[in-house]
Amino acid sequence: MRTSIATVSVSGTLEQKLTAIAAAGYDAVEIFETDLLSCAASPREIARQLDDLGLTCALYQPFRDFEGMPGELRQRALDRAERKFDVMAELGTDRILVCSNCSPHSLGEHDRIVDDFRALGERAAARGVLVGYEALAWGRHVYDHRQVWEIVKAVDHPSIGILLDSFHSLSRGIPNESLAEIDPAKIVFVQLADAPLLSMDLLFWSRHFRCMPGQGDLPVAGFVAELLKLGYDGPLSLEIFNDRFRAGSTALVAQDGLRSLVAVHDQAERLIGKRSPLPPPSPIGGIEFIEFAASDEEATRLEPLLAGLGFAKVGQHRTLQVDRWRQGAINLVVNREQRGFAHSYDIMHGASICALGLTVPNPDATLRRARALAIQRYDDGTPRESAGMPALRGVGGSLIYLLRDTATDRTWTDEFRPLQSHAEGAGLERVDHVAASVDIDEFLSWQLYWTALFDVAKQVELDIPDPAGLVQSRAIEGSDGAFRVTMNASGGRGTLSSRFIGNVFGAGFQHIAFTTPDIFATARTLAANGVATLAIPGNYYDDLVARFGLADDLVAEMAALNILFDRDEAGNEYWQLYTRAFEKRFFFEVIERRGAYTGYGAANAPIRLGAQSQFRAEPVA
Ligand SMILES: O=C(O)c1ccc(O)c(O)c1
Ligand SMILES: [Mg+2]
Repeated sequence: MRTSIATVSVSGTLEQKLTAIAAAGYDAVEIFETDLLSCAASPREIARQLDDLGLTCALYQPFRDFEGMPGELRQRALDRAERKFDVMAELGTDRILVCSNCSPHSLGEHDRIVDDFRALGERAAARGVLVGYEALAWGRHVYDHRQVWEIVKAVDHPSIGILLDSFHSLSRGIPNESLAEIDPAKIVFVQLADAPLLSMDLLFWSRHFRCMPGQGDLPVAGFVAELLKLGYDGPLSLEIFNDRFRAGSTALVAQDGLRSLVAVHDQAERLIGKRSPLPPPSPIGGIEFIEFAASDEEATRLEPLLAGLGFAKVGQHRTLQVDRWRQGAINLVVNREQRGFAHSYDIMHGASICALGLTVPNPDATLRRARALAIQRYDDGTPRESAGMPALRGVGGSLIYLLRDTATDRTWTDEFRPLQSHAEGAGLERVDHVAASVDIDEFLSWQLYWTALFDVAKQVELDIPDPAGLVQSRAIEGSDGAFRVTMNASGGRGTLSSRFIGNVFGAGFQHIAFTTPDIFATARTLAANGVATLAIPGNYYDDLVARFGLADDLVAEMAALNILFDRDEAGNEYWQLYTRAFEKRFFFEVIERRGAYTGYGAANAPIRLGAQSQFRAEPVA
């Protein structure tokens, strides 16, 4: 696959854009006209820069309002094209994008449009230029790639072909199968963009909400699959108009773009049954352990909380200052080493969740996929690596250890000396999910990280009101529910998720939810152990009675134990409670799912955020 990206997709000056695009590893760029016009360098100088960076210019774009112009506007459009061809010669590209006309002056008559393109084709041929005609979804007369294909066939000129852009086709719901009609030799260029499903004017949707393939809801992989089936082997180029990308980190967006291209191409190959050189997205068997970085003093304060939650210290690492706490199938690892990764993490962030241990069928294959996606491996030569537990960089610089799903028992016994310890337990059985808070500018980036590397799917995005602003929340889940993570981000500076990022100097995992088969028994044990739970207002319980018709005495007990409740349409139930946060950092949730409840109690999230905001250092501004 040849990879390309339009300069409009990333932030910065043209020079900064090109540098970041080259560093990310693309083969080519589309030079977007505004970037050229607003740049002090001449087209020749830009061509030299591209050459120095090892990039080619695959396309110059856009050329607007060309076809179907009446009267002398027609001649003027053809003359304008000549000027663009001059620029292209200096830039060193032979391809130009002509997007369908949006001018109210334009005529929609088929024969006129065909004539115009024949005239343009003659001029293009004389200059060695290939013209790609693109249907803008909001074009005045031409707005569908099927119309463009009919026109291109009728024009029948070697210099005039079709340019496909997944956004324009998919935003209008045009079936991917329609691409099968197109002669691949006539495809001048292919642009890819995804977008979240939103109901709005097509132009506004396109100019502000496009995102990388896989970050939105459109069937971009199916689009690419049809093109591969046709035998298209030209570049795949990202053309992403996105407000956040325009303001975000040039390097991050460029890297994400390449990751999305690798992932969508791989997905498309799988869709058509082609052998992909990449290992498939790795299923996650589960969260085998969650690791905390802590200093000795922090660990001294954290341990009573873990014990209060019913965990027992069952193992001590044979060579490191690392303890294993266990309850049910849950393993918590407390790392007090004075060197190495966890220690650095603790210095930077304070006591935190610094790593997850995930079980996968084949860690080596997962590593190979990660490498292809430019997901960084972490290797500091500690015994963990040598114990066959490779690590990848994850959210906020934390680590993901990869464990072979059949070898977890041996890993524990090999690495940890068992401790005689007894704890009654609080009935906690497994990790239900972990929740991360990330910067709003990296919200899409982390979603792509999970979905590109692992066999997991995004759930619908939710807006959750915090007293200090809306929080966007998206769950990412394996198909069997064995792995669930939620990503949370907020533009409001005072929301819980933003405060977390400020308090701990960066994104990270903010809470862990455990399951119990009996939340009342667990809640009573926690209370007896002196674990402080998050107090829920009485108004909430009055409303519960009204909403769900729960019995008064049941609700009274729930109120005494700070238990929250939700029930879905099918009658499945979700019972939950929260601990107070450990030193304003992370907190724990206890969940009982009854029946096939698949959500996370979204209706209760604002209640929880409201309750937690009482403990903020400063009032809501
Ligand atoms: O929004 C636009 O005007 C625009 C311009 C060029 C493109 O290739 C495109 O897809 C959209
Ligand atoms: Mg386009």
